Amino acid sequence: MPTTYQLQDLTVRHLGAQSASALQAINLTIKQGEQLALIGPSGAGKTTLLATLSLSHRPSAGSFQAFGVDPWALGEAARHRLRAQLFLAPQTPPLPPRQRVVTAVLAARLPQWSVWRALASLFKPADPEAAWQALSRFNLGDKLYSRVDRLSGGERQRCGLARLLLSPAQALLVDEPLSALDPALSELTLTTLREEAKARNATLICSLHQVDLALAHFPRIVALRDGRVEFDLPREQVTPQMIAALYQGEQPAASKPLEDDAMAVKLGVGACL
Ligand SMILES: Nc1ncnc2c1ncn2[C@@H]1O[C@H](COP(=O)(O)OP(=O)(O)OP(=O)(O)O)[C@@H](O)[C@H]1O
Repeated sequence: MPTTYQLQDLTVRHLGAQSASALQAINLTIKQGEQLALIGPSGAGKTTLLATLSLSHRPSAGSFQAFGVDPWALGEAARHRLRAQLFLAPQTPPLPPRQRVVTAVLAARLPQWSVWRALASLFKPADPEAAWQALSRFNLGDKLYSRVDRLSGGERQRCGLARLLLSPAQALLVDEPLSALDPALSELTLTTLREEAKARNATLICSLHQVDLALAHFPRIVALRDGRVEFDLPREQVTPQMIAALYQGEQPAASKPLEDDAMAVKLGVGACL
């Protein structure tokens, strides 16, 4: 199976950051078609890792390959072409406020279109049926012609994910897609993302704060803490103790550490850590 990402001793610093590196000595090999969840407490480095994988951040040290090449050794034009293979869905999608949903979703196809087709689509959407189908998979088909700035937070999030469905990317990078969604929509969203990745044999990497959903949906769990990989395991090998240690010190002061049984129940019934 070809490799989508190969990271060796990867270190990433944010420009101007006073504190330690956001990611330190990360080693990861991710094969094409793999589906994995990134978990870890706030500030662990999940967003930084996804941004690095989408070529938005340049690593400070270590080795980084995407689809078998070092993107940062390529020229600007070649790196731009490589970016078309990657799609990062940020937690808050940057959608132009006055745009219609249909136009915002179809923008995912811009890299494939000529300048003239792209301009024409601003005035008359080129393929509204495709946009509607993508939105419908996230229960949002009725918002096709709504203005983006009239959407709720959760609707905006799903609009950003509908964009992902229309992009031709082979690596789908999704940052906390459930932060504004209710439990039923969270299930639908993860199921849709996984089905889409499977159908096109794309690699799916999704950061999640909902540990129970991460374990229920993803076969591989990569846990980050303080910018380092705490563990990288098949979900069957992730224990309640590992989860408790990962989030130790992150829970409200009043809550006591969970006993094993209580943690197992908590993970089983769908609560969030
Ligand atoms: N633009 C930035 N400039 C400087 N430091 C940053 C920047 N963005 C993030 N950081 C720092 O990098 C570290 C990792 O942040 P990151 O956003 O990747 O964590 P995260 O795991 O995604 O957190 P969360 O779950 O809260 O979204 C944190 O210490 C954070 O303060």
